[in-house]
Amino acid sequence: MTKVRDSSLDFTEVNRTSSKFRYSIELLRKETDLLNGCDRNIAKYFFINNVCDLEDKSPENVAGLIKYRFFKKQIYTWTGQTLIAVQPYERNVQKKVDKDNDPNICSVVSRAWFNLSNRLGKINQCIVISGDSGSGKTYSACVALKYLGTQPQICDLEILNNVLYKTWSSVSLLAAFGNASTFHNTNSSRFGRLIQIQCRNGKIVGAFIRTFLLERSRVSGPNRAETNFHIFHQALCGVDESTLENVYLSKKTEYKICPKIAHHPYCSYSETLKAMKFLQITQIDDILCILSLILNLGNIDFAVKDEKLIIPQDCKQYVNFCSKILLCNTTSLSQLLLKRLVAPRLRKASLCYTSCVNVEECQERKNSFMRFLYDSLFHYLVTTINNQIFYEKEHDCLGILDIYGFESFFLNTFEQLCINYANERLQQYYIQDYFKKQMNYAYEKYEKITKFDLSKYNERINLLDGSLSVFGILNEECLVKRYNTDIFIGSRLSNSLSKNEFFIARSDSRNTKFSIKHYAGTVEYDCRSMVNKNRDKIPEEMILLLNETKFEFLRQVVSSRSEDIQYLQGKTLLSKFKKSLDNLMATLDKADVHYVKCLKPNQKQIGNFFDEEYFIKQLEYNGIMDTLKLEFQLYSIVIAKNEFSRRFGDQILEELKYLLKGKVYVGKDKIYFSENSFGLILKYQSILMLSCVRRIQRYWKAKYKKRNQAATKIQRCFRRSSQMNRSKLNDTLDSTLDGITVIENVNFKSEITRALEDIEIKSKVPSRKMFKGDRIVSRQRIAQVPVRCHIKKTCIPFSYVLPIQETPSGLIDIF
Ligand SMILES: Nc1ncnc2c1ncn2[C@@H]1O[C@H](COP(=O)(O)OP(=O)(O)OP(=O)(O)O)[C@@H](O)[C@H]1O
Repeated sequence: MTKVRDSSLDFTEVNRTSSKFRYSIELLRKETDLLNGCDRNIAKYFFINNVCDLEDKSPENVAGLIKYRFFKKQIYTWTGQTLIAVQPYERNVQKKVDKDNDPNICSVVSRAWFNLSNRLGKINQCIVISGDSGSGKTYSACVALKYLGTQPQICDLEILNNVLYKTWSSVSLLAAFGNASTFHNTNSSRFGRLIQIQCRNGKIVGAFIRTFLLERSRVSGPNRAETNFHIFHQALCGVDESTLENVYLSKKTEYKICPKIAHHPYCSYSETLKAMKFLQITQIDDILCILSLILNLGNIDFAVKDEKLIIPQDCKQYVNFCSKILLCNTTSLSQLLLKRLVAPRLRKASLCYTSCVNVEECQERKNSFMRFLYDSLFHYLVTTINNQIFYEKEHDCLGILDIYGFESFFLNTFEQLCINYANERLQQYYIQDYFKKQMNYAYEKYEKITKFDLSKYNERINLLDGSLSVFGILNEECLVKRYNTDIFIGSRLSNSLSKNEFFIARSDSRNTKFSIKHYAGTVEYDCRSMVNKNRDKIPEEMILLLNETKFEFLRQVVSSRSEDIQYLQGKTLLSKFKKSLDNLMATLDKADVHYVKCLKPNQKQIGNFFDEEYFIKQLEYNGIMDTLKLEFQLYSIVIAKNEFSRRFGDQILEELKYLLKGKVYVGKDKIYFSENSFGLILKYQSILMLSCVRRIQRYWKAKYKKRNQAATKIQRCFRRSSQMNRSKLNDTLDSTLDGITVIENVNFKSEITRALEDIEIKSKVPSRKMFKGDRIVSRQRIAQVPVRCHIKKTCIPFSYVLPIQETPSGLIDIF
């Protein structure tokens, strides 16, 4: 045992934990120096990069290992096959990957790609990146994408230029249009995204981006201390004044939906412009016009004068700007904002308008118009990107899912309800996935089973989207079209759901707030405007205006969504959102899922600080402690038995019995492998195949060589035959045919001797044409002389066999 003087480390622990302890003393000292301020009893964490290798798997010890690695600037750690990524709050941390199986995003991508190209497991593979807002999900997704581009064996230059570079550019373009600054993250994604990389024969052929529910309510004004989508700030800061003037904007004007902030960290308009140009989006001025339309609409207010709803004088200029952009007259735009269409489904000739009820209704109509415009623009951009990177046909896919993280703010409204619901569904999927694996193991009689509870996850989802649920009540209030106040909604929710253990009702009956105990903590929601936001209805007269506008690009943008509009009108936002998440879950069901859990080291968002208590809370609510019980028992590769014997044969497991001992589990229908053991099988198979190929090649080469040699020698003999006497020829034959006498059961020497006898006889009969060039092309049967052989440059198969039938005139060959 190694003894180290002057060290406070407990080396007995080191030796017990890891038998591989071969670290030099100097290196050990260096390691300990790195751990300033850490627990000194960390020796047990040396060499460990997988939580499952810890003897003590208590939350404290798991957090201890991750903390140890965090201070060593190793932000990634395995938990079985799940990767934990800790947000470093620093730049340039752990870029290098040392070994293949080092915990890293790249290892997860490699594993997924390996399964995809070797057709292991399900048809598709998906990397699900989850975690709280600001924990580094989008960053990890970008690392995964970039890694794919650095692998020349799966991505050639053309694909790199036409697909992957464009997909990367799309990330920064969509970040400009879909990200905003929030309390938790200055670059928070306000939409969910699934990037599907299409694969054929182990190579990338295309990609497709699916987006989920953009938080479009942000367009009509962000919450306090937050910003609107980056693109508004970028346009107002980055575009020059004269271009802005052309689209009716000005840097000096205060835009209500986009309050000025001293320093915006994501204000690089030039980056967005570059991405647009690369993605061949050339209508930059038109896009600016739509942004201007939204910004100017945001500045229009409403008031009541002489019991009539009006647009105040100081807002008239914004109406003017908007009508110029829409290429319609000011009066019809004002009418559109102040009056609503009655019986909209009737023909245009009988359109009848009535004044809105109050200022709030006008505001709501205007907001829904702005949201619709922005949402359409966002989807237009996504469609344009997809048109460029999509490979037409159906293909196996590697998906990378980056969805907005769990959020809890001071004021949480409809959007946070949707975002947290999406995270709740993903968390449920994660646990359910493990549950399914466990059930599968139980069926396969895999004995080391640990039970964990799934019911609480299902109950929470039921509270949100079940038959009697928050979504159910909010949807009902949209559909019954009765007058409802926020207080009424609040009390309805409280009365109906207070018995649910995950719902906390407010005792005050005039309160609009309620709380839900989510998997990641309790969040208090305010039901203000929830019904209106859920209704998500764009007035039909507004769609009419947009469909008929002379602003062609806008018409194009809106028409690209016309199918969606027809399908979605009348459906509430929550039901649409639920549907899109159901579709996402169905997509995940078709794939083998690889999980990356992004966690934060502290809530203060500062580097070099690890709050253990907060971290343990995250480990628990993310389900990592629950699934850890099963993770260390899991085999990463599962193949059906018949598929395995089809691909590898039945003997391979027997042949590698000693090498695979304890690393493979053969169940009833399936065989379970660890990554290493499967690698061993692949290696063995390729060596086996190579040796078989060599043997076959060797056999054929030898066979052809002998045939060629024989044929050449026979011909040589024949050419000389006319000049040689018989005895000399026999000697030559003896020497030349030595060693190649038997090929395909033909005794060449005797055959040739017989043939020569024939020729000798033949030479005595009147001569016939026997040779053409260097070969015998034909011969005619001579009476009583049996045909013994036909000889060409190469041996004629079965030429030594006599014909079964003989015609009276003998056999005639072609001359
Ligand atoms: N490993 C890392 N190294 C360096 N910077 C990182 C790393 N992970 C995250 N960051 C930075 O942290 C910030 C937040 O990360 P990111 O936007 O990826 O979080 P997110 O989980 O996607 O948040 P949201 O759910 O709000 O969209 C970004 O500025 C990102 O550059």
